[in-house]
Amino acid sequence: MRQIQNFIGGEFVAAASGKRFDKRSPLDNRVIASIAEAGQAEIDAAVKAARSALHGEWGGLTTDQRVELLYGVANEITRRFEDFVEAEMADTGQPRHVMTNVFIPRGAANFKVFADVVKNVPTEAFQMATPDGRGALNYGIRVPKGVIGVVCPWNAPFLLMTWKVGPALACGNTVIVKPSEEAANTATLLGEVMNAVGVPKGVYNVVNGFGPDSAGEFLTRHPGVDAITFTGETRTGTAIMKAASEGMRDVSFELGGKNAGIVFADADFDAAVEGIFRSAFLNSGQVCLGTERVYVERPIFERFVQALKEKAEGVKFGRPDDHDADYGPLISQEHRQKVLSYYRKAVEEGATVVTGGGVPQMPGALAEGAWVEPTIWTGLPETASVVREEIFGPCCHIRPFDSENEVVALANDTDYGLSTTIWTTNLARAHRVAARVEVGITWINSWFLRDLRSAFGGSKQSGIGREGGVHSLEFYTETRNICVKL
Ligand SMILES: NC(=O)c1ccc[n+]([C@@H]2O[C@H](COP(=O)([O-])OP(=O)(O)OC[C@H]3O[C@@H](n4cnc5c(N)ncnc54)[C@H](O)[C@@H]3O)[C@@H](O)[C@H]2O)c1
Ligand SMILES: O=C/C=C/C=C(\O)C(=O)O
Repeated sequence: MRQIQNFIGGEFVAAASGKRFDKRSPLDNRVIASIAEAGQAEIDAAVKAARSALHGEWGGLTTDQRVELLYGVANEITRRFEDFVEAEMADTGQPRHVMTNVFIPRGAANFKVFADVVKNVPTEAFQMATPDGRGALNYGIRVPKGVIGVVCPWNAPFLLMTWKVGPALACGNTVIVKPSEEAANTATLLGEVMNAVGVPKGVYNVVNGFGPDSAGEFLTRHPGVDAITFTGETRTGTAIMKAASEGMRDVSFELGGKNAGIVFADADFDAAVEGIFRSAFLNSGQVCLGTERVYVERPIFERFVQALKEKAEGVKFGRPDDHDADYGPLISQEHRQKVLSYYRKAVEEGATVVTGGGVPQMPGALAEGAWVEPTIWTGLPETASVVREEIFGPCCHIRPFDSENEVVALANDTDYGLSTTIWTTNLARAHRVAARVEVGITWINSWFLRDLRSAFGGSKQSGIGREGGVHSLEFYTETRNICVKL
């Protein structure tokens, strides 16, 4: 069984308290790792190591030297690609192709894109007139914000953690990462990579544990943490924002969603079915950008529901390495209970269950895993729980619409505002509708295509701030203005 430690000041360490907790496999609920639970003492040590690195070798590096190290990290991740794939599959139970094609390649990319940004982004300068006619020059310099607390979720652990660590380090900060209690593997591996590449000790730290009254809360409440970046549920964001307010720390939040998929009758039908299928069921529906509400223009509604049903019923459940498996379990028994509670609630509220709604029969030890069927509902009002609340599982509700204005109103009728996917061959209408849907990111005739230079983040209850390309600089640096009298 894997023993996972904390990573502080370049060393793998247990918790002074001796506390540890188990990680169970999503596939069969077996205990697969024992993880050291960081306490206040470990958080204090991590903050001390991170602060020391800021004022030590790391803080003295030039941008070019930092960039070179980050490219080294990206190259070492690529060299150890299989190790990261295996580690993430162990934590999540997701098929190998999801890891190799979607999630793990983003690890190296998330370091490279921000190394390039900080190497090339200019800062501002203004020439101003003065009464004596000699003028003055104002110029800005960017400085790192300091020690950044990074709190991560379990659904795309490595992608989402490096999406924060990449820009944080590129901007000269140091980080203390608190991975999800369900997915500590790849954050630990990254510690090995940091040491192998020669990133100074204390730049990258990992403290494992839970949220309330554990490492997550100790980290976000620590006065030595200068800013907090978090990805997770909206209600957790509320708790972290309260913690951050003590000491007035800045926050960057990527939160929950209840995303709409919109399919017009003139869409490329097969492409729309494939796109909505991927957006609803990839990673067993555990993708924040995924679709849980589908709106289909009435002329193709019945045909679309039938086509999506057939694809959902065609998935092959299995272990990550089963060659014909393309579909994994949910992350844990606890999360499975949450998703199954919504499956029950949908029926109680009068849904038509087009397909799924239960638990697949799995052979042998897999019968103990966190498996649920991909599920499609129709016939519910917009007030139904499964239409309003984030489920974060392989399920979606489909309803017909009759006009552009109606579907825009339906898509916007939610407290969330993360993403939307729109399918139509009328591109004037696509751009018109995309501009009206109140979300941070909209895909047209596509889904989950990511240009890492673009602004990424949620509106309303889906987040605070934007990350990606130069947008990340606003959170991970502070700009100082210097005025020179000429
Ligand atoms: N917007 C995005 O880009 C994005 C991306 C991925 C996931 N998500 C969201 O994340 C959620 C699923 O992930 P999850 O279940 O791990 O989320 P979660 O909020 O339950 O946990 C996320 C992290 O926060 C920690 N945590 C929990 N309570 C805390 C507290 N009081 N103080 C400090 N830390 C605390 C957890 O230990 C974990 O590491 C979904 O809502 C999904 O929509 C959003
Ligand atoms: O489950 C959510 C996935 C989020 C993806 C990103 O944050 C990204 O692509 O940068």
